Amino acid sequence: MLTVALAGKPNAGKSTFYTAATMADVDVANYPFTTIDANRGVTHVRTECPCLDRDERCGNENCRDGTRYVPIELLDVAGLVPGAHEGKGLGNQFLDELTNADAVLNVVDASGATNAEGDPVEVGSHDPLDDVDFIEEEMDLWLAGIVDGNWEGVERKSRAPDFDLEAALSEMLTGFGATEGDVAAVLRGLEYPDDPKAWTDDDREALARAVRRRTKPIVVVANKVDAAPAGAVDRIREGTDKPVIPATADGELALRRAAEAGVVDYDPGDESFEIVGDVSDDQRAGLDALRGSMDEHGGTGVQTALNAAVYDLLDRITAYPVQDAGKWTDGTGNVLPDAFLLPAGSTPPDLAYAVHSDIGEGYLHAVDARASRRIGEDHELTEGDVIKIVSTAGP
Ligand SMILES: Nc1nc2c(ncn2[C@@H]2O[C@H](COP(=O)(O)OP(=O)(O)OP(=O)(O)O)[C@@H](O)[C@H]2O)c(=O)[nH]1
Repeated sequence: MLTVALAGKPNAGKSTFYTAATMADVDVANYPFTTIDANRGVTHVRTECPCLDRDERCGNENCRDGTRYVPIELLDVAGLVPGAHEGKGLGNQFLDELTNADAVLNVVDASGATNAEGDPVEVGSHDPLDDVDFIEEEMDLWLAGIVDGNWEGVERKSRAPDFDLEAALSEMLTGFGATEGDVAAVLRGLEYPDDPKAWTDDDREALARAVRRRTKPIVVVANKVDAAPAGAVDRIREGTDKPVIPATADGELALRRAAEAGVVDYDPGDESFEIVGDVSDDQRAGLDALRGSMDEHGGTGVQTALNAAVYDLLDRITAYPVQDAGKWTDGTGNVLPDAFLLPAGSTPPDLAYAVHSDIGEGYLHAVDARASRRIGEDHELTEGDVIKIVSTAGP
């Protein structure tokens, strides 16, 4: 499963975001909710379910009236402070948790009401742009430390006659989520000596920064937008080249709780909500204020941030394997039972391997269920494709 990690300084709102995003919505997620451990849970990206193109909605537990929620893993990394890569505030330990992340949501306090250590200060007195930069810097220097620590091993390998720098670096960085392709692409963009012994600290740092940028892309979540001074989000956008998503994690949590209690009609990622139950005057005032913020920013931003990480930064598409190309079902009649988030450009054999390595190895051909026609193994899948895979290993 894809893993997205929440990182940020203390008090930025990571735990609130995490709690909201991993909350099992009774309406949407009527299935066993998996908490992997205290800070690792399941959340979803939101997309259109292919069943919208059929007469009836599919009724899948992850489909809400044609809105499909596709599971991903969410990791809540405890607050990082400047100097974390040197171990400040247990930072090394926390940074190590990012090893498995495919993308990072850098949660910043857009209201500027907490300083670099996360202590409360007057609203607007801390520049959120500092927080955007420091998380990236800590991640880069953390990886640089790992590269430094492993360099002797690379030097040792370089004595072998068949030494291959690209292969040695790929081996070192594979645990960090870098493929050989990533390492090759990064090396193409760098200037460096052929002999690892001639590499300087700067060479290693440049490698670490480039690998980090490629393998842990960052979305900036401008949180607490409900309490932020006017123009705060624009200022953050002007100061960074990363996508910036205005958000109110608090607001999302309130809405999910209210939806669970049956007092509002809200699905994660909706741009607004409706009050459908009894609420006190105080609650109504709070919800009205939240509605104002959502109207301004197109929702609470929690779902938008998750979707931005997966569909924009990681460039994924959703593909739906089925066994019956006519009914779009699996062997037991479930309609559109599974959804896979594949890299854009994936082909039917890639989907087969994602389903199971045996299915991939026994791949024979595929059928585009929507068009009812066979597709070649080089055919590029697109968002929402429903595909029947025929495999010697298949049922
Ligand atoms: N106004 C406002 N406050 C928020 C929002 N999200 C979180 N907060 C508040 O910010 C404070 C810190 O939130 P947490 O979620 O505990 O922050 P954290 O980043 O997990 O902090 P650490 O666990 O210390 O790393 C809490 O009082 C939250 O209620 C928001 O969208 N708007």
